[in-house]
Amino acid sequence: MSIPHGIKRLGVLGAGQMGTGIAFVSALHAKVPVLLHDKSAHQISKGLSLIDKLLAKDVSKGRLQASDAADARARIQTADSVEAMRDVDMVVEAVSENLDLKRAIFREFAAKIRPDAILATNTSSISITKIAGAVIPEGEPAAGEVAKAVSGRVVGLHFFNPVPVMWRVDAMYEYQKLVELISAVQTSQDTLDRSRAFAEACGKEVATSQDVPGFVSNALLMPFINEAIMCLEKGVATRDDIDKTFRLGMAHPMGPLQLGELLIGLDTCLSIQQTLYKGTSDSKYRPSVLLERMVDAQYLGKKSGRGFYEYNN
Ligand SMILES: NC(=O)c1ccc[n+]([C@@H]2O[C@H](COP(=O)([O-])OP(=O)(O)OC[C@H]3O[C@@H](n4cnc5c(N)ncnc54)[C@H](O)[C@@H]3O)[C@@H](O)[C@H]2O)c1
Repeated sequence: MSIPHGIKRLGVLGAGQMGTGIAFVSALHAKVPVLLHDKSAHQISKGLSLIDKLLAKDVSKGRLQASDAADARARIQTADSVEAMRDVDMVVEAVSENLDLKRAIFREFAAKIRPDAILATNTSSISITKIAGAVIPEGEPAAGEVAKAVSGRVVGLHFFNPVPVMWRVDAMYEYQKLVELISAVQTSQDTLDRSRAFAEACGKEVATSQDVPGFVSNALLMPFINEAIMCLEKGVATRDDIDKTFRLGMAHPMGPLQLGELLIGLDTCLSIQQTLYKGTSDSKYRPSVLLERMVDAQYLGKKSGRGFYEYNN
């Protein structure tokens, strides 16, 4: 049985695809006031206008009362620094998929956010244990009480994109309703129980994974997308035929190339694949050269307007 999450205020760091979605479901479904921070003012205004659009669409389709939409929107405020989020009960980090960046951010969280707050990361592949190790103050023994208290608050709470959508296509297929819950070696049971309860309050279902590179979801998915890009690179099949094969032959709602660039972003795909490769030292995970070149060119997919496909809007 889940315990109450006890989150009265939430901080979200990163207003990209994921952070915006997490702020949305937290304010709308969990009814929790949210402080959203990003280093880029442009990303914040893009995120807020997406939230406005999604709420207006739900109201126009009759899925949401206008007053509930207005209440949810009023719960989302912006913060101009991590410092401004110091009183939250939980913070969810959703910045770019980079270990050094995440470790630096978690050190800042541990120093600036109230000492009983849960420190969650939305990472797709990076070790939660490595991130938790970063919050231990210098000179403190890792097995000591101070280290145990602070690193016990770190957890992996992996939402899926697009977070606001809870599609039910038919009785068999239910998409995007998942949150993957990952425990670091150091995570406390209380942090895990409250994080699970919070994800459920956001309208999600929880699956747990061990802290392995990519967790269950991306240890399986990302090699598949990477292999699809290798097939394209080698000329085994065209872009359209690769995607068509999985849509029409394997009952996938979209092909692997579409999935990688429409819902994830090729930069994130590359970072995850690199984490699998480095984390296992297994050559079967080497990233496709074409994937690297697409990221070099900043052809990241929908979020940058071009990937293997073009996006006019
Ligand atoms: N895209 C997906 O399908 C998906 C799914 C699950 C998890 N994730 C994970 O979520 C995280 C974010 O992914 P995304 O797709 O939202 O990326 P994104 O590129 O859309 O957004 C990242 C945001 O982080 C901000 N940022 C970077 N450094 C920052 C800093 N120091 N302080 C404040 N803001 C900073 C950027 O300005 C940007 O707005 C990554 O760890 C990713 O692996 C992504």
